[in-house]
Amino acid sequence: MADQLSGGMGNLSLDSAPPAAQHAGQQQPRSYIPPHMRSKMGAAPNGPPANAMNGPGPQPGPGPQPGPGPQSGPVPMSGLNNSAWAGNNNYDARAGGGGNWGGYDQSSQQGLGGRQGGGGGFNRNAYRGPNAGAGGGGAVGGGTGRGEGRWIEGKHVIGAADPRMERDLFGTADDPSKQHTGINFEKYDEIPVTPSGHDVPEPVLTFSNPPLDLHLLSNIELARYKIPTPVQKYSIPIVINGRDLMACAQTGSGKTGGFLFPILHQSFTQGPSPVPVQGGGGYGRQRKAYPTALILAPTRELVSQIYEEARKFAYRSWVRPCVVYGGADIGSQLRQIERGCDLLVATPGRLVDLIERGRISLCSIKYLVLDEADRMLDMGFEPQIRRIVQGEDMPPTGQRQTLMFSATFPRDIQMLAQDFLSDYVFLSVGRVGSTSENITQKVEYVEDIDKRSVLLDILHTHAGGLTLIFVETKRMADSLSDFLINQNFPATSIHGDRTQRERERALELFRNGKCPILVATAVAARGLDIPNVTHVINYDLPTDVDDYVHRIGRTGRAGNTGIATAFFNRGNRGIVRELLDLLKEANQEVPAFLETIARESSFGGSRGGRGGGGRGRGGRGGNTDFRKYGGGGGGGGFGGGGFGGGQHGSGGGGGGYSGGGFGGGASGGGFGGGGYGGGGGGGYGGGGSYGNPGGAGGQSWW
Ligand SMILES: Nc1ncnc2c1ncn2[C@@H]1O[C@H](COP(=O)(O)OP(=O)(O)OP(=O)(O)O)[C@@H](O)[C@H]1O
Repeated sequence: MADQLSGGMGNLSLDSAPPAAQHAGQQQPRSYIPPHMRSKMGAAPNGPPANAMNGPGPQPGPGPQPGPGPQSGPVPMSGLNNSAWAGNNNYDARAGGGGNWGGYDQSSQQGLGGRQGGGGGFNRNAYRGPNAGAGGGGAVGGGTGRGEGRWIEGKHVIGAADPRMERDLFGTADDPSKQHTGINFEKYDEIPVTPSGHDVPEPVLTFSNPPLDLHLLSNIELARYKIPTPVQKYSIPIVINGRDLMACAQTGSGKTGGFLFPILHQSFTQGPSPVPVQGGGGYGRQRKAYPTALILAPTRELVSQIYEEARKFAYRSWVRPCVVYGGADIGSQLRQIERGCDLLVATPGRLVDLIERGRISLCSIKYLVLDEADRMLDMGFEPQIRRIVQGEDMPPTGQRQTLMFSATFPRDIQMLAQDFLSDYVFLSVGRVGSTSENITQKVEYVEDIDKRSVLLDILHTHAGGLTLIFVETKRMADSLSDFLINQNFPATSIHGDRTQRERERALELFRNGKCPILVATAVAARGLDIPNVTHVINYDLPTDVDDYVHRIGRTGRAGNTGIATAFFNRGNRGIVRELLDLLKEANQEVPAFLETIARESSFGGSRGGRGGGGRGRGGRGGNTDFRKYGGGGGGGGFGGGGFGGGQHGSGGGGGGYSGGGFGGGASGGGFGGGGYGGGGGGGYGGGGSYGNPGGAGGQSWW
């Protein structure tokens, strides 16, 4: 089965865009190799990495500063010259064929290193299964690439340092391609943390030994992290103590470390899981991989990012991180898996594909992470998640640890999540679904017809940094980026109909500042950690306020500040009440028109859609663990209308969600009578198009 996220790949033919407006990412002077694939694509064993072959060498380049880079001839630059973008000389979105991205310098990208050290190239016999013992080499780093350790006879043998890999992974102290903590980083500590569940372990206050493994601490130090963020302070002891976890913390507040640190700590101290005997023993080439940790996330870009983070913190250890996602060559992913796959980061569709091919077994999984868990359990992904977690050979709850992370956790999803968790701690950092006060939120009243001109005004007065513009549809992403390019703004776009290569290229050009305006659908809404995104514009507001929370969270990360501007008009009144609550909660200015429209809506003007009352799906009920409040009733939301109809196409004739729904008592949860998912036709999901990149064979909307 192809990865769901690859749905629509290639649909964006060049004919569908006006010739003058071909997207930045579509023009590829050189073939782009994602950072994590580069080392594996080295030309020859013992040879230099692929990207060192044509250039001056593998040193990280000058980074994302707009440099003077080669220009490809004069083009009218009115948009640029009249605006604060004028200094961005590297941009030349439309110059003729080949080589247009002159200044683009692959060597400035991250992650050159990979595992090329030592042996280099692909070695069919290199995969040392967890039982391989000392057979492969013995001494530190022996027999493996530098930067890789081993687990030998019950001991963690740390690999030799690899300065080049180290620089690629961790950057230099002032490296602009890496996220640096901002002035408000310490303020995270002021956010109230509410853990619930029995016997919650005390938080750790520092990165120290004990409890953390010394080698992990040395990698954390290389990453220049000084103190744990609140979610990390709690998640570390919770996971180390063997508990399951559902953690809700604001965007950009370090949830990735929140699951990687304790998992890697445990792995470094306990070693790999044993591999079943029929699994091939572990000597020589092993075609089937038995990862110990599985991290699932919704988009290709996000899994790539998590993988890069995992590489940092697993540096020189025995743990081999791996990444698989759709839309990319499966052959190279298979080869990567053969080289070792202890911590697997995956999108669900590609993982299912690899399981079906018999190349991955989940029987050794000790840790299952759902990042962006509410998304992963939303109607689009849920069937695949169920298949992976319950329909294959993964150990059941109680025999594995399950960790769920997100900035938003609607109550219905919390209830659904019960199926995958056992005796878990619920952790809320701030209110569930709240936004960071590091983001200054502005809402402007803009009619649809005026949006383009207001956008141009904003871009003309923009003062540096990267601007991310969200729209609702792929078509709109294309047409708006075409429009901006025609106005000579350095824009590109990312959405589900662009090929993976185009998506990666667009993101890279945005990241390195060569295309500092990115028009995106919701595919870029979650998880992406791009330094220096100073402005997020919701050109089209989403219909779900949780989506708004994730989108604006692309700025104001790691204690940095940012601005989020939303274009609002009466067409958005479906989320007016929730938006209002959100702004007030985050101490933001509330424009008078929003109050007025909210009042109008409460007199029956709402368009229906999701859940009518309450917040999001069934009301989020504040900073809450739903177990405290029981199911049903209470917080408004479920029942009475709920999901039916709505523009996301959920539910069919059967009348949507609710329908007897969640009843369950305070601790039991449970889904009551009819309700959820209801096979035959009613209820939630039912092949509708919401959210699922592909759904049950459908097309994604993002
Ligand atoms: N303890 C720490 N000290 C300094 N920086 C940190 C720390 N933990 C994480 N960061 C940095 O903060 C940034 C945001 O972290 P991360 O991407 O994990 O956020 P998140 O909570 O998962 O966000 P989202 O909800 O958008 O997925 C990253 O650049 C990361 O390197």
